[in-house]
Amino acid sequence: MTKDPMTVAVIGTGYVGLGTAALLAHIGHTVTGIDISEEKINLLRAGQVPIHEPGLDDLLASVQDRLTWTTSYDSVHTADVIFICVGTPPGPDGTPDLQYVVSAAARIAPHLNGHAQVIVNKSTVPIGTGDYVQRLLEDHAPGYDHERHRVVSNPEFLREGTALQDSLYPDRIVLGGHPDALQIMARLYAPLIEQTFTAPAAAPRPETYTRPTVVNTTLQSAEMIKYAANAFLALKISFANEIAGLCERVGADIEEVATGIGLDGRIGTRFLNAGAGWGGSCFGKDTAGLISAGREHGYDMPILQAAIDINTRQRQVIIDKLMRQLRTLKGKRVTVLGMAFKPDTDDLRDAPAHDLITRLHQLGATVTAHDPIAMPRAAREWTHLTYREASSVQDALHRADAVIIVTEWSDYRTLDWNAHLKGMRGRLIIDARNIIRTPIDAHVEQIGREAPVGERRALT
Ligand SMILES: NC(=O)c1ccc[n+]([C@@H]2O[C@H](COP(=O)([O-])OP(=O)(O)OC[C@H]3O[C@@H](n4cnc5c(N)ncnc54)[C@H](O)[C@@H]3O)[C@@H](O)[C@H]2O)c1
Ligand SMILES: O=c1ccn([C@@H]2O[C@H](COP(=O)(O)OP(=O)(O)O[C@H]3O[C@H](CO)[C@@H](O)[C@H](O)[C@H]3O)[C@@H](O)[C@H]2O)c(=O)[nH]1
Repeated sequence: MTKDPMTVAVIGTGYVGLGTAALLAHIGHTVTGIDISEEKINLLRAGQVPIHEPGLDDLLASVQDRLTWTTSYDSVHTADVIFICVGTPPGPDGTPDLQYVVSAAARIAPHLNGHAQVIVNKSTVPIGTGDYVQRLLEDHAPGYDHERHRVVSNPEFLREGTALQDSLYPDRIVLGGHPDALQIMARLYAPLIEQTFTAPAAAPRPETYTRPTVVNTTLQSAEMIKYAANAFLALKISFANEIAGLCERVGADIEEVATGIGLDGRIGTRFLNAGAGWGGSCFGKDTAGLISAGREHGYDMPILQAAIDINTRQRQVIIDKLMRQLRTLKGKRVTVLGMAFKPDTDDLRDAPAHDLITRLHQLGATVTAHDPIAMPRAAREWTHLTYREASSVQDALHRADAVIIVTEWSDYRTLDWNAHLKGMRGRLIIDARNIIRTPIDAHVEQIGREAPVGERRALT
């Protein structure tokens, strides 16, 4: 718990804003969460969390005395620190759309007053946006004083599905801006930096964890660190997928190869899982954002473009495997297991399943899909797709000719395949996340490796 409680406003209550509000309230600050969506604010006021993020509901409930939810910006007036956590979706050419950041800045401006207030950009924004927000505040705030109202970049590195662990026990905290403002941020984050808070039941402190490294830098470098980190991670996955394709052709196993290279400390074993390719709201958006920033400066970024191209091809790799076995998809019943872009989230943004359902339908297949959590959301957001939502895994597999495992939910890892296979019409499984570990009575195709086989069975 902090010895120096501050008043904080968090603007935007999506994945990042909610995580930030929960973290700051947990370490002892008083937080107001602000959103333009009345629906979200009403849910939060009623004690409900609008997104699926493991442990977040418990953490928010445990700090409700220090949390207020509102659609009004009035509380910005008394806030010491104001976090901007609004969306920055990609425009048609990949350039991030800053309209939500601009409107948040315009609405913050009238509430700035004589006391020192730090405005923190936590949204992922193009390099130079911190300066832009500073200028917007300067132009729109009657009470603006450049000595007292400083913009800081504090990029967020949480992953959906493990947001609490990532926020409470980060590898690093990146802070860019004027040294005076960074001092205020150091006070705000003191319990996090020193790890003096009590670990919540929803997110225990990992045994080996000590404390984060604080990186104090300029606005521009902090903004660039966020993009470069995501681009590098996306690149790492695309690299694994590219090597996986060659593994299949030469008889090597991508998992053994990934372990073998990753044990070199310079490479690291994490984020080398070959599969259906990356999705989600960040990697596609941020690689495209970086390329568009390069374009603005007449600077090509061929490695990043290749990472995107490999990721696009990876979706087709799955379709190709299916086509090789079934020859045609016309009239075939294909089941997609997993719709969220990764397990433990309901987020459907840029989900591989979206592209696969689209393509399967185009090729004439009748598509059934299942997801343990994301189906209700898909029913609202994927109305442009043609597929049937299954009521259970059993229902999803019933009379299917083939199954594609797209998201590695634990429900699918622990599935009793031999029991479920009985209801299928065919016996083809494209395990695009390499989760099947024991031989089953079906023809299984994995990515970059031979699937475990018992007795080979002819496809019917
Ligand atoms: N989702 C992630 O895992 C993640 C991780 C790191 C960084 N980021 C970055 O953080 C930012 C937010 O991402 P997200 O996934 O939380 O977005 P989100 O779409 O889940 O949430 C954004 C919220 O901002 C609200 N909003 C928009 N304009 C507003 C305004 N003027 N005032 C108040 N509220 C407003 C929206 O209603 C929405 O609730 C993006 O820049 C993203 O790239 C996301
Ligand atoms: O070895 C791997 C690891 C991940 N993925 C895929 O990559 C995507 C992204 O996964 P992950 O990075 O775990 O989730 P995100 O919530 O998108 O988090 C990324 O994007 C966030 C938003 O910027 C950052 O904050 C995080 O640090 C960064 O990991 C998902 O489709 C995964 O299935 C793989 O295919 N192979």
